Amino acid sequence: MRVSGQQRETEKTVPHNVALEQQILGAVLNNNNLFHIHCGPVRAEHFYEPTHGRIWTLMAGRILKDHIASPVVLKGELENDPGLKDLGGVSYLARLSGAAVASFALADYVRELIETAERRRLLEVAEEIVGAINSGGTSSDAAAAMELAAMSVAENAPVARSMSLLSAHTKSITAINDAYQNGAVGVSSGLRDLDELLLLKPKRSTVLAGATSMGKTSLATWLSYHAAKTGYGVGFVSLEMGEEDLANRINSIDSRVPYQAMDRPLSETLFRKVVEAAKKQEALPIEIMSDRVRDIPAILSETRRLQAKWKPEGDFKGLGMLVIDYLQLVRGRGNAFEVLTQVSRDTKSIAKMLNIPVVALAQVSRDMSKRESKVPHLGDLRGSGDLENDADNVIFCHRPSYYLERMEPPERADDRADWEDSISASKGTMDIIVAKQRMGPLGTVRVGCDLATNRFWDLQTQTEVDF
Ligand SMILES: Nc1ncnc2c1ncn2[C@@H]1O[C@H](COP(=O)(O)OP(=O)(O)OP(=O)(O)O)[C@@H](O)[C@H]1O
Repeated sequence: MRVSGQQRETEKTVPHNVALEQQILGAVLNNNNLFHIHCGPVRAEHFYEPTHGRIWTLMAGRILKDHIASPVVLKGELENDPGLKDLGGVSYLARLSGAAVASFALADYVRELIETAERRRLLEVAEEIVGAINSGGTSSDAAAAMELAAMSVAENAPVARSMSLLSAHTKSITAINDAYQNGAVGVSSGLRDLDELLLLKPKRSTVLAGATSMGKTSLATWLSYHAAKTGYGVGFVSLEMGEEDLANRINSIDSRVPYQAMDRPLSETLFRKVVEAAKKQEALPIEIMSDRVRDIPAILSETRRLQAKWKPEGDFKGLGMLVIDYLQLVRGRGNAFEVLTQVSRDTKSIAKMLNIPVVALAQVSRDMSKRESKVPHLGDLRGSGDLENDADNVIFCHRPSYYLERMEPPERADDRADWEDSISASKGTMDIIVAKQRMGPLGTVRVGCDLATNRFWDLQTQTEVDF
């Protein structure tokens, strides 16, 4: 294969080590146990050669399911891989096996693989920043991009960063003492049962997921409103709706005028209610980020600006939450999967850097609507980057009544009566399913809701929060 001068130049400057990749792949192909012992932090994107990344994904997938991953087994699955054909076809797998590094050296090789990949990524970010600056990007967005890259390099560093047990205890006791002095540390949802299960805590990222029309934006609007009412500033990245639409949604919580009605001419009485609610909400500390804030560096720099602007004072606690509606609409580089992978990691970094909870909305796959049980679970996030792994918490919104109302009414009278009972029992309710919580229990809480006005309440007491 002929390589152009320019290509050779690029190959020289981009950090990579194909031979090292071959040796790692070969070692694991020969002894799958080495995967568990030394390769925990390795991901497909750490490989420079894309075919190596695909081989790794396939191998890791099989080993994690306790299946064998040998050249013979992988042969069938990779037969038609065009990249492998360029490398010489399936016999390349046997060559990898022959190139295996000795097992005692594998840990060092893995460290070098990740280090090289991180250097490559930093270089890409740096090039992007130069490009963005040259095409008129703001200096604060560029600085935010550099900061994010630096943070994620530190986090992914293959060298273990350790802390003595004494320091860890000191940190933890300070946090427990803070919670004792100032009440539970975290933003309340205003829903007692949900608060008992999960509080939105600083440094934690929460993915709020659900199928379309389940009420994700409604719940996020309610959480933002409640946080603002209880003394926290909220940054809201609204990538799906314009500022006015989101303002209408927030307005309807107080005015009780359905936000969808605000698109049409209102009666004088309703108009008055909307104006009164707008006045009442004038001082609510919620900032809706403009539609120029579409990528992670811009989100970080804008959120930083809010944190600097909102100084805690008296009952006001400063910036208390960032909401991103929704993750799949955040821009980034690469294909949709790569963008989401990076965005979910960066979302977690923002929560840690700014010491705030981040609530990020996410759509779950459409395939879910085809299966019989519509109750969402973590598996529904697969294929959405690494959302399931990166997020500290995953919450699903689910409304059984939505599906019951849309199904064919049963023919038998008994079944029909049961169906009608189920609809009336679940009407006006939402199940909030805590499917992952890094530091707490899992469970489902059923709450009352009026999606037309974005209001939520505890079903036990049937009372709405009174501010
Ligand atoms: N006036 C109303 N009466 C009844 N239901 C309403 C009313 N207004 C909105 N809804 C319902 O609220 C749901 C939409 O809520 P929301 O936009 O929060 O959902 P979502 O999960 O964010 O959806 P998407 O993924 O499509 O953005 C829809 O099912 C809609 O039918």
